[in-house]
Amino acid sequence: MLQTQDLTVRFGGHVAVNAVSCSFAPGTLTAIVGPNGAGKTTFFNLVSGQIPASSGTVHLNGVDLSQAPVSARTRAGLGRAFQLTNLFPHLSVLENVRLAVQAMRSGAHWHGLNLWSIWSDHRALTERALEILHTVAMQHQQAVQVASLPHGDQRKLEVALLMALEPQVFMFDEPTAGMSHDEAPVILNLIRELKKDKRKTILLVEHKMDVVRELADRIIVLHNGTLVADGDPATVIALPVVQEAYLGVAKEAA
Ligand SMILES: Nc1ncnc2c1ncn2[C@@H]1O[C@H](COP(=O)(O)OP(=O)(O)OP(=O)(O)O)[C@@H](O)[C@H]1O
Repeated sequence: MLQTQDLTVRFGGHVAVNAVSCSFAPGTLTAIVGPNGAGKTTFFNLVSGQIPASSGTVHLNGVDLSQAPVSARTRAGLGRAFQLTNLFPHLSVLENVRLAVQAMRSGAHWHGLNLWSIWSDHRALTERALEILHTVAMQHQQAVQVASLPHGDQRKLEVALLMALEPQVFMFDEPTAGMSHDEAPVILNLIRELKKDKRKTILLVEHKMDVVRELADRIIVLHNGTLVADGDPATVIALPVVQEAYLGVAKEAA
């Protein structure tokens, strides 16, 4: 269970996230919605540790991560997909995923100079990386240099890297932003697949209400940094604050 308690951040005099207390249970996909500037990305930044909170706490499974750096939060099980910033463009697709698998497993054991172990570890890393590439249907692109992949495939690879970290909590911030009409469904399918694993908690910041409606088990609404609504999708979407913020999108999606 991921829990935030009175999570707050101020930038100068501006309170971007204001005392947000919320719990996110495994087996649930929660969409975080709200108008531009509502504090959605900042809330993600506070949970993942990208920026320090002014006050409030973040706990995962009862462990206080409030003061922990990003790396410790990632190891604890908080996984955030970044828009392309985590990719090594000059390495191949397989090398990128293998590095993520290796990062996840590093520190787990130490073999000294046992060359057999190093070799068999390398093989195990490659096998795991290929397994993940298979899940995202990119195994045929394993040798391709990341820089030459189409944008949609780079975004898919981002999800693959996140999967390699085997997080308990998956955080997606507008995962289909900038994607073409053909590319977006691929990412949404991956999220649909992840949802089937009831041990996972998924947080999704998404502007497209048709996507939210389809994927979310629960919606929370941020407005001026404050949590103003929390509930099942049908109830929350019907609220005036959501209708106002998304009227255009909602009409389009209807
Ligand atoms: N590092 C920062 N320094 C100062 N102000 C910031 C910083 N990061 C965010 N803000 C401000 O905090 C508020 C919340 O921004 P945030 O990006 O979290 O909103 P959002 O809901 O994700 O918006 P969008 O839907 O447009 O992505 C905005 O007013 C923004 O200008």
